[in-house]
Amino acid sequence: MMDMGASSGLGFMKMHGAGNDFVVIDSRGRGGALVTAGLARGLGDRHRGVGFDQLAEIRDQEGADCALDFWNSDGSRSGACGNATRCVSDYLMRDLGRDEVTLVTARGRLHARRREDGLVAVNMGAPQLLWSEIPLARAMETDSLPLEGGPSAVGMGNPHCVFFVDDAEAVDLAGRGASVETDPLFPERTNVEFASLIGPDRLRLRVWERGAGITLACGSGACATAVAAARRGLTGRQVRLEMDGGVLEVDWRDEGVWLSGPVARVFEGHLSPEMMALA
Ligand SMILES: N[C@H](CCC[C@H](N)C(=O)O)C(=O)O
Repeated sequence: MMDMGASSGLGFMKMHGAGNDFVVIDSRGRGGALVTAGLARGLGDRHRGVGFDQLAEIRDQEGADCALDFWNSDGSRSGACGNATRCVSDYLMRDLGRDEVTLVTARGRLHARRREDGLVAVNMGAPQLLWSEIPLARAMETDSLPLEGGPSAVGMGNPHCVFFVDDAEAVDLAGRGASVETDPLFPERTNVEFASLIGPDRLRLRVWERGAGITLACGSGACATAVAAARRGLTGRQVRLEMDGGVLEVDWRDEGVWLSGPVARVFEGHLSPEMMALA
C-alpha cells in the first residue's frame, strides 16, 4: 500500500495509461474526500503544480473495493475516466493481491481485471446514445470541417462528440476541439474525438478533452468512438484505437464496453503544506 506519510504531507502517486496522465490520491481511511476544485486546479498546473490530465481520488466504499472520483485539470469534475480507472485498478489489485476489483464511480459499479497479457481491462458499462447523428450534424456543420455524415454523441458516464474524418492528422484539434467542447448544444460541455479508419477494426483517434485539452489518450473517448464506429458499420465491435500515446483496445459486448490497455506507475510524492492550503 502507498505510504501516505501523514507527518510529511499528503501522499500521491503519478500514473499514466498510454500517456493519459493522472495524479492518484488514496483517501481511504481518512473519513472522506479531501480533494477540492482548488486543490485539483493547483495540482493540475504543469508549471506550478504536479500536472495531470485527471486527478483520481480513491475513497472507502462499502460493498466494493473502493469509490473513485475524477477531476479535470481545470478543477471541473468528470463522471468517468477509463484510463484512470484502469490505473487505480492496477494499484488496488497489487495492494490487495488479487487480479480483479470492483470500483464505484459516479456512473455505477465497474469491474476491472488483469488480462493474461498483463493489460488492465475495465468494463465501462453500457453506452448511452445521446442524439441521432443527423440533427447534430446539421447543427454543427461548418465550412472548416467536412462532417462526412455528421458526428455521433455518445455517453460513457461522460459526454463525447465523435467525428469521423478522412484524415484525423489533418484536423486542427485545438481549434475545433475547443469550439465543439463549448458549443451550446452541450450544456455540460463535451469531450471531442476525431477518428479515421486505418484498417479493418483499426482507428486512428485524436482527442480534445473537456476540462483538460489535448491528451495523448482517452479511455472513455476510445469506448465512445468504437461504439459510434460499430453503429455506423465502419468496424466490428472489437476495435484497436491508435492514439498519440499508445494503443487502446475496445470490445463492445452485451454486458458493457470493455476497455483494455497498458498502465504505468511513475513516482510517488508528498504534497507540501502550501499545496494543501489550496484544498
Ligand atoms: N481521460 C479520461 C476521460 C476524461 C474525461 C474528462 N475530460 C471529462 O470531463 O469527461 C478517460 O480515459 O476516459
